[in-house]
Amino acid sequence: MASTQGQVIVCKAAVAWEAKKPLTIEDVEVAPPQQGEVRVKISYTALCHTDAYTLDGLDPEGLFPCILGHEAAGIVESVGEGVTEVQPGDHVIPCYQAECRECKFCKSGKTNLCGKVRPATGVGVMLNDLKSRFTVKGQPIYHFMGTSTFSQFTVVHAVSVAKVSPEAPLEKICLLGCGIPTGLGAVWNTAKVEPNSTVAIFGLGTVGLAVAEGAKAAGASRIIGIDIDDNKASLGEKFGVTEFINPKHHQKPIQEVIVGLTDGGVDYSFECIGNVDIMRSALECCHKGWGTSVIVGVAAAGKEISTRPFQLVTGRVWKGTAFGGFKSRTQVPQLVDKYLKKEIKVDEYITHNLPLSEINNAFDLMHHGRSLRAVIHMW
Ligand SMILES: NC(=O)C1=CN([C@@H]2O[C@H](COP(=O)(O)OP(=O)(O)OC[C@H]3O[C@@H](n4cnc5c(N)ncnc54)[C@H](OP(=O)(O)O)[C@@H]3O)[C@@H](O)[C@H]2O)C=CC1
Ligand SMILES: N[C@@H](CCC(=O)N[C@@H](CSC=O)C(=O)NCC(=O)O)C(=O)O
Ligand SMILES: [Zn+2]
Ligand SMILES: [Zn+2]
Repeated sequence: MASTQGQVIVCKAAVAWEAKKPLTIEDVEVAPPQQGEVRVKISYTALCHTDAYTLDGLDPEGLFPCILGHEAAGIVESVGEGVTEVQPGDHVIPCYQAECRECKFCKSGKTNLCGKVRPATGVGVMLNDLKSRFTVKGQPIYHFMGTSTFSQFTVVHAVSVAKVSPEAPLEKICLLGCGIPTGLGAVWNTAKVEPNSTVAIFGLGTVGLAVAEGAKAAGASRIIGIDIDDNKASLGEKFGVTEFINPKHHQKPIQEVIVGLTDGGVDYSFECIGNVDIMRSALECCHKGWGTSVIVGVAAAGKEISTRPFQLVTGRVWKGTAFGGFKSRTQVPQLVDKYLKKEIKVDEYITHNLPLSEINNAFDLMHHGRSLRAVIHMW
């Protein structure tokens, strides 16, 4: 096939022109990668709740028109000047959480957050010239989360791309771009759940189920899943949930129910919904003296959390996690290898496979609670 290196590529992408409106499939011009950038042919992308949250106009950083998508896998088409980390033909997973290994954050040893490209990705552009690489009929279209994987080709920063084993099926490992690592890492890296701990998980979507999987692997003795959909009871069991509670079937606040069932509260809780009232419940269902609650869900613009400070004075700990605390470029390839060795689930989270032309149906499935992950086949 003729090389496209250095040329503008015209391809199909799902464009979000404005909040709360369906995406439309457009012919998008994708400029060549500049210094420190990589152009990736996206093979498969999944939808994460965060894409829906931004499309619904709930993200304070949301900019329109944009190309959403951040949970994907593909193959490097070309690289810009100075890029040595990857080369054309490499199999990669774009990583919305970068890892430059040079900035204050990367060198701190205390966080997986990276400061290198975040100021640019937060405003929908590339760091090199603070411009977008996408246009539709000459009109610039914003990037999203530094990934924009709802396009057949995308341009990402080299620090935001993980090279992975070519043995791994791209249509499965696209899920390792966000939801599964977030849940596993929330348990293993952020909370550091110990064997025999008790765990409560609020929201049994992909992220919550991955928390259950991680908690089971960590040796938790009780894993309580809480969801408003009774169908999540049997589904949760497959991922490690040992007890299921539907708050709709209880009169008392859910934290009181959990405290009553666990001799004073759980050792660890995880909020995997993005609802600030549930974040409070998740904190308050933790055991006095040591219980730790991890906020995973992303709350809408303007929302704030609250509790009585006494909850913290008496030893409960409130934390949050981004991408499960995983260092993306270093650890995503390790997660892919774990999948290949059957040490973590991935296939089990895929409930739907759809062509790009049906991407709006994938959003509908998510909104109606009928899917875990829908994988979009880009070609
Ligand atoms: N911090 C991070 O790095 C990341 C955060 N996220 C965030 O994590 C959250 C979960 O993502 P994802 O798993 O993709 O989302 P899903 O929508 O698949 O899962 C959320 C689950 O919570 C359930 N739910 C909704 N309201 C309640 C409630 N009041 N009580 C109990 N359960 C409830 C939903 O049920 P139903 O479907 O019936 O509504 C659904 O099963 C989102 O906020 C997402 O933005 C995602 C990835 C990374
Ligand atoms: N843009 C929002 C916050 C969105 C957010 O919290 N994103 C998560 C990842 S969600 C993935 O599906 C995250 O890791 N944030 C850290 C980051 O550096 O973006 C807002 O402004 O509130
Ligand atoms: Zn996500
Ligand atoms: Zn960095």
